[in-house]
Amino acid sequence: MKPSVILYKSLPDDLRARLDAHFSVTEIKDLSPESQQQHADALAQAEGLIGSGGKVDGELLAKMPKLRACSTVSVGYDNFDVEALNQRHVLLMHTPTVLTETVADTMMALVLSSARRVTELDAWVKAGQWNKSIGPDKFGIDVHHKTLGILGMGRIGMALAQRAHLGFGMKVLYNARREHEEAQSRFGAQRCDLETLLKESDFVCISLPLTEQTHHMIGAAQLKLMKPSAILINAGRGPVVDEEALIAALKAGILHAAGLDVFEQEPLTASPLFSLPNVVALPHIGSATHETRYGMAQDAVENLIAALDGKVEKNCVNPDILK
Ligand SMILES: NC(=O)C1=CN([C@@H]2O[C@H](COP(=O)(O)OP(=O)(O)OC[C@H]3O[C@@H](n4cnc5c(N)ncnc54)[C@H](OP(=O)(O)O)[C@@H]3O)[C@@H](O)[C@H]2O)C=CC1
Ligand SMILES: O=CC(=O)O
Repeated sequence: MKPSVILYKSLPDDLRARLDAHFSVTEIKDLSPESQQQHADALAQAEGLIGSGGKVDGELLAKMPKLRACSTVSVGYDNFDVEALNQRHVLLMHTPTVLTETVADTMMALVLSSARRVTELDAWVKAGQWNKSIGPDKFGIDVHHKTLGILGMGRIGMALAQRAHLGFGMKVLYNARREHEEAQSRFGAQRCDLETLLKESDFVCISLPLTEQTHHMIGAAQLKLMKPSAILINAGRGPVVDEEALIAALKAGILHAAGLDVFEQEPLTASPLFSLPNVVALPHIGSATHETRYGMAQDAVENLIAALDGKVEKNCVNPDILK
């Protein structure tokens, strides 16, 4: 008999067929309490869980006594209680690598659009306000040859450093828990403490995961250290930045602009950020291209098959539980 799995995200037809070939699949809308109640029997039988978004915590695990593996269609896994999974010996699989370059492209797009006021001026032109040559009040600031600071020199940080240094001739600073030799040798990236990075960067770019240590790592005190001409880019996770402090800093001119792909609350339908012209706001599209989202879904399906077949070789968050 095929193992039962719960799918809580729709998949392209060919990937769904691959999942069906290996498993008996119950597709549910999401992991909300209503869905959990409605599909209690399927949850109780499931050995695998695949999808994205929604909390996977001890409460859900208690409803899934047969669960052996979770596969998230994302690289970030802050919505999973890894400790609770470890206690139950449930594998957690994710999708690093496949999305790295696309997310770095998104971050560079945020750097360029916030520095050159692309979205603000696009709206201005489309509102029919371009009736004479523009003056300095519409000028932006240069990106090339400036200093770009990266918080989190992991896979995405490295891909951003490559674009910034080799593409735009930028000086790269970074802050991470350990030294990244390759970033230094390939992109001349200099490791520094958070304070130095904030004081010296023209662009502060966040590609950090959300953890207890990174929660509100950037608050009012850190924003004050930034140059008034500096721009903050966040494509890591919203709660890494204290959003209320960011709004206050932008309103007070403590920093020049912000480019945000992630927010403390998502989806976000109303925010003081929306009325600030110097904010570029995106709906968490870091990896959202057709090619990359397909690749992520494909990796997630293969990850679940490998995990439930006992053939895990990569993409596992908690491989130690196999020892
Ligand atoms: N906006 C979007 O759509 C997307 C957002 N993301 C976000 O980007 C994050 C990063 O992805 P990825 O680059 O693949 O992950 P990696 O694990 O490769 O990189 C994470 C980096 O963060 C650093 N880091 C972690 N904790 C700390 C800390 N307390 N202080 C300083 N540095 C720290 C790590 O440091 P060290 O090297 O020292 O270990 C590492 O360099 C994801 O976790 C996710 O939240 C990812 C994809 C899409
Ligand atoms: O935010 C997206 C991810 O893959 O993590």
